[in-house]
Formats: sequence, C-alpha cells, structure tokens
Amino acid sequence: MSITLKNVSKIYKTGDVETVALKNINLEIKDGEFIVILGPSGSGKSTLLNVISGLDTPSTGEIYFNDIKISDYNEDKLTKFRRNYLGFIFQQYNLLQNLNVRENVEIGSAVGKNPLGIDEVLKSVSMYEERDKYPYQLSGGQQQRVSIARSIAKNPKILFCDEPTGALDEKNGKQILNIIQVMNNNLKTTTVVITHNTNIAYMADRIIKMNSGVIVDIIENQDKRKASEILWA
Ligand SMILES: Nc1ncnc2c1ncn2[C@@H]1O[C@H](COP(=O)(O)OP(=O)(O)OP(=O)(O)O)[C@@H](O)[C@H]1O
Repeated sequence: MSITLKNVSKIYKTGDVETVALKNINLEIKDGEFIVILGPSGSGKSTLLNVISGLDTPSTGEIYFNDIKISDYNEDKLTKFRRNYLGFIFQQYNLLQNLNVRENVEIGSAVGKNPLGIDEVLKSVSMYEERDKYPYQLSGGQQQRVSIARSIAKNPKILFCDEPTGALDEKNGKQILNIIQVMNNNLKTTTVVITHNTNIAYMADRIIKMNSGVIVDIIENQDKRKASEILWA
C-alpha cells in the first residue's frame, strides 16, 4: 500500500502556546518501500508517524493510502482501518500480562483480513518453543519479539515502527531488525521506521531527514544492507 501526504501540518495547542510540530509536509511512500526517518529529538518524527498512521489527525492537509483519503475518516472508520491494515511496533512491548505468548499473538491475528498462521509467525520470531510462557517469564528481547509477532500476525499492509530497538542490545536489536526486513522483503509490507540509530538507515530504500518539523533531505540509499551487516551504536 502506498502513502501520500499533501501539505500536512500539525500544530499542538497547549493553553496559549502553539507548537508547530509539522510544517507543510509533502511526501510519497511507495508500495513495498522501506523508509527510515532520522532527525534530532523534537524534530517531529513521532508526530509524523502518528499523523501518517491515523493515530493522530493532521491540523491541515491530506493523507491517502493508495486512493483512500484517510484524512477524511472519522475516529470510528480510522480505528477500523488501522485494525485491519496497519501494524505498529513501539519501544514499549504492550503485551497483555495475563495472556501467554501464543494468546498475545492470536489477538493480533484475529483482527486482520488475511492473517498469517500463528505457529509460522511464532517460528519466524524464534518464539515457538516459548509459546506457553507468560510475559514476565521472558527477557526484554523475547518480549519485543512477541510484540512484533502480534503486529505481523495480521499481515499488515504497512508496518510502522517507532524506535523498535531502542531498549535492546546489539544482538537482540539486530534480530528484531532482521524480522522487520524479512517481512518487507517477503511480503512486500511497506515499512516506516523512526530511529535515533543512524546505522539502521542503511537498511532503507530511502532515508528521510527531519529538522524543526520539516523534511530537510530525502536520500536514496545506494548501499542497502542486511540487518546483520549494519554497525551498532
Ligand atoms: N501532545 C503534544 N502536545 C504539545 N506539543 C507536543 C506534543 N507532542 C509533541 N509535541 C511537540 O512537537 C514537537 C515534535 O515532537 P515529536 O515527538 O514529534 O519529536 P521527535 O522527533 O519524535 O522527538 P524524539 O526523538 O525526542 O522522540 C516537539 O517540539 C514537541 O515538544
């Protein structure tokens, strides 16, 4: 699924204070593309991801998924659209503590239009053996893998990742990135990753650099690397 932003701005109002978090963003992300968004703290990366993915609404401008203008959707329609077509991976794992690994992943697959097999997904994140354990019995890296399994089980058209490896060490971080890359390669899932780790940009087709709410540069990556090949830290 492709994404198009036309003149998108986002202004936060807190009392009398206005913060312009996004200024007139124009952007096209192609179907199946792997995009990495880089930029200093406060530059608008999370706001951009939230607005693109319908977690928040733009103040002005239009957003399309293929030909569907989602910036016209009301909250109900947006929620359904997100549930059916979009996957999210955040730094926090957000697992349900009273459900085991398999049940957490089943929740993800249940909402998709065209879900993947649970066992297949658990195997792809190397958590099949751990399927009967509860979140408190798992390491941080394992919990993040379950969280990813839950996001990919519904076979989303687009995967949005906000600092997916922020809390992980090199070994676990690269394992997570590899899973995201395999999804993008094999299922052609359009992928948008926000990160502070500039090394991750080597995995992208295109790198978007942000500063003060604007896109300051878009770079075609001529040296696309596998997750296992990037440097760390
Ligand atoms: N809910 C909000 N209310 C008011 N201002 C906000 C809100 N969310 C973000 N902002 C402001 O909008 C600007 C962009 O924030 P955003 O979180 O998008 O940046 P970021 O690039 O993701 O930063 P970081 O890398 O630190 O997560 C900042 O000036 C921030 O203070």
